[in-house]
Amino acid sequence: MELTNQYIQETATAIKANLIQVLQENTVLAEKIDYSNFGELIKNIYEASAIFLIASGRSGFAMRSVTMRLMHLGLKVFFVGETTTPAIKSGDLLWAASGSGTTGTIVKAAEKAKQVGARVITMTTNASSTLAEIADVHILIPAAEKEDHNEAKSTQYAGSLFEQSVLLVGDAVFMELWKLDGSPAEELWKRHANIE
Ligand SMILES: O=P(O)(O)OC[C@H]1O[C@](O)(CO)[C@@H](O)[C@@H]1O
Repeated sequence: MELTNQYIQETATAIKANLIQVLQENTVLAEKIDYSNFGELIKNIYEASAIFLIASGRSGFAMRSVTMRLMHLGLKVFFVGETTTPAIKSGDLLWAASGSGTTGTIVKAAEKAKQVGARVITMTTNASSTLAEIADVHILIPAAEKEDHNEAKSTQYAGSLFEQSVLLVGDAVFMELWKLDGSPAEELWKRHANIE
């Protein structure tokens, strides 16, 4: 496709419209999420000896961001797959996100966590997926799964809406945990990496 001067001039409007579409899809999704199990998520985070987060691909980038925020709160937290992440054990929590709920590494991680007696909380788009069924607690995020091309759910490519929601839900959970913690932002910031 040739990029005409007219197209270049109209691009700003098009990108703005796309961004508004992305934000609207997230607003619609926010009304549809099953919030009933968030109390359990907070309780399990509070009670866990250590918290392990896992997700793959773009969902993984979002979960890494959530891991950082839990670190800012002073929690003992690890992202699964980093070379320094230790063994999960009884009394720990695995918090897993997978749009499809079938990604092999995440299902295996959840099985391992259950096997050692850790708690498992999952976020998926499908309550009957393998991952949702392994979970002690499942949070349904009814976004489009990456191979679901139903435009009524999302006009964005693949699992983008789910991947965005992982970050947004994670930030919403962090805000609640921070409120409970009560420390000022300056205190949390002292924990932020001073070599980066
Ligand atoms: O969220 P799922 O279904 O576990 O998929 C994991 C990831 O796989 C990808 O399709 C490719 O990395 C990402 O878009 C997605 O976040």
